[in-house]
Amino acid sequence: MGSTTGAGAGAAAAAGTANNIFWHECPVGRADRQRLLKQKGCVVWITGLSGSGKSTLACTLGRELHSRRKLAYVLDGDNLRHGLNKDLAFSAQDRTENIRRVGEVAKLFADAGLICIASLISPYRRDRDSCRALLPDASFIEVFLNMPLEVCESRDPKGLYKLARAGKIKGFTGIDDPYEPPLNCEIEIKQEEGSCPSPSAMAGQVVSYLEEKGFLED
Ligand SMILES: Nc1ncnc2c1ncn2[C@@H]1O[C@H](COP(=O)(O)OS(=O)(=O)O)[C@@H](OP(=O)(O)O)[C@H]1O
Ligand SMILES: Nc1ncnc2c1ncn2[C@@H]1O[C@H](COP(=O)(O)OP(=O)(O)O)[C@@H](O)[C@H]1O
Repeated sequence: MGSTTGAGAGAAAAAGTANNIFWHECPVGRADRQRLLKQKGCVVWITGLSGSGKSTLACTLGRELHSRRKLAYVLDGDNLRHGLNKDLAFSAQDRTENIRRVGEVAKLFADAGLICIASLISPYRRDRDSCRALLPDASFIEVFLNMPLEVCESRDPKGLYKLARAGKIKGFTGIDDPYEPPLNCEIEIKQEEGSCPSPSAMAGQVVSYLEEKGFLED
């Protein structure tokens, strides 16, 4: 069994199958990169049903941070399934592996000093909690886009709910596959008096949190 030290090494040692691997520490660390960027690396993890507005929030937030000269990067579930995760479908096992991989990538981005915005349905609480456990010092910020299924289904921009209702897609989240809402999220975005906040209001809610917690300064 190889010995490991340093950030993230414990998880690799616990989960890995390879022997004789060693953690190599580099002289420039997370704190140095954060000072350079004048921000703190973190993961903003947006979870919610298909059509709840995850990608819209991710992009609006990314643009807002960019306009404030903060370095952010969006990891969108749909997009990653075109590359890194193209071998995965939507079984419970594949979704778990999808979230695990994105959690690991998000952790690297945060370690690089970036504000990493991950937007995935991520329907299982345990998988999201595993990602949270990868990140240090409260730097995993879970954002629950709590839109009712009826709202998401009425939007249906890709026509997927229609196909799911017609039985042409099996195992569609919210229809015949589960979604487990967070119990301990940092931010919840929901309807106020029957209407959804605008994209910029949703992003504003997240920016206020990041400001308040000091992520937008070094
Ligand atoms: N069966 C099933 N269930 C849910 N979603 C489905 C399914 N099949 C395809 N799609 C499309 O895949 C997008 C979700 O990908 P994710 O990687 O975010 O899903 S997951 O986190 O692994 O559950 C999702 O994108 P969003 O609508 O942006 O959420 C859908 O476009
Ligand atoms: N805050 C909002 N108010 C009104 N419509 C929205 C809002 N956010 C997203 N939408 C619309 O809802 C649909 C689904 O949004 P999207 O961001 O693609 O959701 P998801 O990524 O969760 O599937 C899109 O047509 C989008 O324009």
